[in-house]
Amino acid sequence: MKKITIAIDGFSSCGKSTMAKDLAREVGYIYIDSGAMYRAVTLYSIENGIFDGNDIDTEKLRKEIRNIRISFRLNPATGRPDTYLNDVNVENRIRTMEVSSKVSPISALDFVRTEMVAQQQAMGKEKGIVMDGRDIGTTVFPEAELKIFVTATPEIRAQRRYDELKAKGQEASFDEILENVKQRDYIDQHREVSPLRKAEDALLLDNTNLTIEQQKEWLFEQFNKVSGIQ
Ligand SMILES: Nc1ncnc2c1ncn2[C@@H]1O[C@H](COP(=O)(O)OP(=O)(O)OP(=O)(O)O)[C@@H](O)[C@H]1O
Ligand SMILES: Nc1ccn([C@@H]2O[C@H](COP(=O)(O)O)[C@@H](O)[C@H]2O)c(=O)n1
Repeated sequence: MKKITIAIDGFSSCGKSTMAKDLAREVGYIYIDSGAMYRAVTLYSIENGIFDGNDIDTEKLRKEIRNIRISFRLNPATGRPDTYLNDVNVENRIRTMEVSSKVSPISALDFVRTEMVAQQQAMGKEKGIVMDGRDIGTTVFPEAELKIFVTATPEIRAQRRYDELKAKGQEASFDEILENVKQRDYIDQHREVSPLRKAEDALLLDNTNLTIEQQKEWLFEQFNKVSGIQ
């Protein structure tokens, strides 16, 4: 069967990567978490004195962006890809609240997006890829055969993230997570370059009242419909 490109976009913490990873694994496609790439650039900016939370040294970041190499390597223990920044595994460090609270201003910079989009398009040039993010169906792969836009209420998304952090034994505040989710959604939707929005030809999935299993089943149905006619 001919391989296709699958774009899964939507709001923060709504389950995009959970769905995307499951589908990619079962159909033997590459999975790319594009948010991890923006998180890695943010971590680099924090650790290299480019972003202190208030001001971004855009000139320094502009000079260094071409030297920020992001890659993914399968972690045999989890069966999932880990994120590498200049060959160092940063998977855990990019998931902290510090990075979550600083990532949206970094990802709003036009030259950061130009570089990330170029890297993402190179990763998907052979098709057979599931990529999740905010602008995959609108900017990265506007020709994707299957586009999904996922949403859920901010409260349920914050609750899911809170439960996840608690299960990992990490300190978490529901209110802080809810605030972060809302703030990121706002910045992501209102930035000038590639704002978060549903592509006209994307299918809308509100998973507020769906279980992980139910949303997985729904996504598989959509995949089977589209890949069957390619
Ligand atoms: N339908 C669901 N019901 C309950 N929990 C869910 C559901 N879908 C995903 N989750 C859980 O919600 C949390 C967030 O999911 P996930 O990381 O897939 O979201 P995301 O949209 O990729 O987030 P981000 O925007 O931060 O990358 C995870 O703990 C995941 O297991
Ligand atoms: N295609 C994308 C993906 C992500 N972003 C920005 O990165 C942040 C973190 O993404 P997560 O998927 O890990 O939540 C997100 O809030 C966006 O600011 C993006 O701009 N484009």
